[in-house]
Amino acid sequence: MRVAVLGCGVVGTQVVRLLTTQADDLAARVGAPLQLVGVAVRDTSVERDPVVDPALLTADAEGLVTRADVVVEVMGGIEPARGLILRAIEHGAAVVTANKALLAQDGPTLYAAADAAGVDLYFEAAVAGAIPIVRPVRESLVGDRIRRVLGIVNGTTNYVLDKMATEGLDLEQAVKEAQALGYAEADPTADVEGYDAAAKAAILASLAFHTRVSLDDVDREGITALTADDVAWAARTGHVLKLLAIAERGEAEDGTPGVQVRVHPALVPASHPLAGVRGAFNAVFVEAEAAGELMFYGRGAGGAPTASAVLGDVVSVARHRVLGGRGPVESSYADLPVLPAEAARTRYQMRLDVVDRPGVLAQVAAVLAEHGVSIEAVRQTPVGDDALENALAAGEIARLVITTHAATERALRGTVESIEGLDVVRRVISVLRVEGA
Ligand SMILES: NC(=O)C1=CN([C@@H]2O[C@H](COP(=O)(O)OP(=O)(O)OC[C@H]3O[C@@H](n4cnc5c(N)ncnc54)[C@H](OP(=O)(O)O)[C@@H]3O)[C@@H](O)[C@H]2O)C=CC1
Ligand SMILES: N[C@@H](CC=O)C(=O)O
Repeated sequence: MRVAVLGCGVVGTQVVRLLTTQADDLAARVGAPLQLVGVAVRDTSVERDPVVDPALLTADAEGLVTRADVVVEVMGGIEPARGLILRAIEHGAAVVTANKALLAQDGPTLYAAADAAGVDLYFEAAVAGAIPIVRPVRESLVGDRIRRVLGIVNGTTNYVLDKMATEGLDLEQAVKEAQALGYAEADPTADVEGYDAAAKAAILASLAFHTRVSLDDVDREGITALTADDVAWAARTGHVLKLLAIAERGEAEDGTPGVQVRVHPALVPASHPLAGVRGAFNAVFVEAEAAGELMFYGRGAGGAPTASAVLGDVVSVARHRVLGGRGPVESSYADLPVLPAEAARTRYQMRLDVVDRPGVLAQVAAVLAEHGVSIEAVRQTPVGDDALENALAAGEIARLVITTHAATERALRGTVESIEGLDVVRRVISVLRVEGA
């Protein structure tokens, strides 16, 4: 069985390592030897890890994909990856890819091409690194009805938020560390602005709800607007800040069923299992009607963990070639509408400074009520350590922390706008969603 690897970076190098060092075991599991026939890179003159035989390196990826039975795409980006995958499929090769950006942008074209050619297209490594989550959603739970998928699916941002919370690092320092450890994308903006998590959310939502969800359908917010103060306040109120990806069934205003998919930072109660997901680890909760709640946890980024997921797929598709048969074919048969961001329902925590005098809280509460947002709890917090300390201490300003019951994003946005317009409100410091309570 001829295997070609496209890309020899963080992931590709580890794929080559496993193919080389585990060759005998892999042959036994597949029922045929896996022969690495080439490794495509941009620059063949760059010195590589010694595990990579220099004789296998080639800059001719187009030629390489026509000489393989299984093509592993770990180069990333949209083009030429997309063209190479389609070319490999045309030549009858099975494809394994870790490329979530491409799948979130143009997955259905690739699925359709693989289906038409009768070959496998597998992509376990595209979501949450080493964690088996694509296969469970695509195969194990396909007899059930998934209601919600919620998780931490970006290792870089989880690493960064963890370092900010526990070691007081600033965002930039923590991103540099994540890059050095091989977690970050080639352009870490994809991680910190939430594009990478949004791509993964789109893939999971498409599989879970049998509906076409692309990157543009995902309501996305990254972690760059979060401040050290937000991180510290999260801890003071018994929460941890996490970048979450959420895909769930919902309803439009007229009751039409649909799916809502979003990525944003959220406060997670410190007692919730997601709060304990540290460093570059990922965790995904799946709620299905019959199965109930399931949680998948593990290393979500890095060369070796991701290569493990890639090799799992390589063995699966290679076995199909040896024994006959094919893996699942993707279809968007349910074709549910993707609901706008405003339809999302969640709880919120709002921090604001108000003039400290009788009746102010009632005024703020009235605004929430006007917008149909119900208050779960209000706290007047102890004096903070910022520039307002004197005013707070002198009793001129009160800092309120308001937690709401679940409300729609639309209602919340309207509420915040109205609250900002009250003359007794000095400033709205932050509005954060609360999930997992
Ligand atoms: N890093 C991680 O933790 C994870 C990554 N992924 C995904 O895996 C894929 C690879 O990521 P990663 O290994 O980190 O990326 P890297 O940037 O480390 O490696 C990319 C590799 O692809 C090669 N390459 C890029 N463009 C071309 C091209 N046009 N022609 C030939 N070769 C090319 C590069 O060649 P050269 O070396 O010559 O520059 C390099 O070897 C991406 O899709 C990423 O999203 C998925 C899960 C986790
Ligand atoms: N950059 C990604 C890598 C894995 O998908 C991450 O940080 O999770």
